[in-house]
Amino acid sequence: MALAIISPGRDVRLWIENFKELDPEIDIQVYPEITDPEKVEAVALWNHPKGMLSDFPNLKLICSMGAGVDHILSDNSIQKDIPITRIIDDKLTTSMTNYVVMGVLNYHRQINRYQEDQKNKVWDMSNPEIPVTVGIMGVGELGGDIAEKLQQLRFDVVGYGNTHKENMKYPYFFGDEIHKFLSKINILVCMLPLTPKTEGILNLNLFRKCNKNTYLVNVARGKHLVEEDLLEAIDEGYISGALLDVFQKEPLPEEHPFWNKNEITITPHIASVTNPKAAAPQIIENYHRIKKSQPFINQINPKRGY
Ligand SMILES: NC(=O)c1ccc[n+]([C@@H]2O[C@H](COP(=O)([O-])OP(=O)(O)OC[C@H]3O[C@@H](n4cnc5c(N)ncnc54)[C@H](O)[C@@H]3O)[C@@H](O)[C@H]2O)c1
Ligand SMILES: O=C(O)[C@H](O)COP(=O)(O)O
Repeated sequence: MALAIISPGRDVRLWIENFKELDPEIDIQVYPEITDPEKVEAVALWNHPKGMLSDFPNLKLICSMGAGVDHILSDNSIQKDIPITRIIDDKLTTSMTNYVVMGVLNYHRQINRYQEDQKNKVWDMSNPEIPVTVGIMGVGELGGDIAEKLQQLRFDVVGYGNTHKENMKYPYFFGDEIHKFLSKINILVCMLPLTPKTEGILNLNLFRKCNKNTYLVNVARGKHLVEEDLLEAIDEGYISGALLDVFQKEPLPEEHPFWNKNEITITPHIASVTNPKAAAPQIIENYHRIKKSQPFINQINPKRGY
């Protein structure tokens, strides 16, 4: 029995170290040096080469090394009955919440304006705060925590999801109520999983339903955003600017218009990077559950796509 790590281009030494600390006997095989594919019963994946899982005839478990599973489900060759798990972890959640809170505070307290003023030695005390109501699309593990922490900071929060939810601590809309949701907010945070239903959801049609000057924070996936539509929505005044951590193509190509757009702030997919020490125990626990035939933790529903 072996666990294969397939995460091309990333340094996986910390993952190996933590897996071995938790299970000193474990047989770990690391792509591309996988010597015994028939021994592999579980794989830990981050952006694996599509189609390669058919190399493992005894595969029983697929583990995402991050929160998202879109990188796995987009591989049409995977066997539909093999369980897929993902990472749910406090460190990942806190890191994401801190990033979004930073984006909201920077916008609310206009840090860009004061940086510009400082360059020009301008002392302007007028209108020091932009009033904000933050709308969060996708109030799951990450979006739910962002909402809670923003409320603790006394921000008004509105949630949007795809199912009815009871006892929400903030106004919540779902499904075709998107128009109502957008009408209440002036910061839009996308925290959705990437699925066939959410791909391209941040498009001109949606932006034109927003209040004028809505600020966008996209920390979910690049494919949620139709990038040319964002530029158009900024020109039309529906979107005042954006904080973007994820892009259609990563790394963002040098010639991309976002780099030189003053209204857009770019970070290189670092909003919340999985911490191997924090995430390894749940992968090892699931690996051991194969032998014990126990239900896996943090298993996703491939039909839903998250
Ligand atoms: N930028 C980063 O560094 C980074 C880090 C971690 C996660 N992510 C992204 O964040 C995503 C969300 O993570 P999570 O752990 O909160 O996921 P989650 O599954 O816990 O929550 C997703 C929420 O979105 C809702 N949802 C799904 N489809 C919807 C739809 N069509 N319309 C409205 N709501 C819908 C679900 O009901 C759920 O509440 C991940 O899938 C990943 O893509 C990005
Ligand atoms: O870099 C990572 O590990 C990821 O960004 C973490 O979460 P994700 O898998 O959902 O993006």
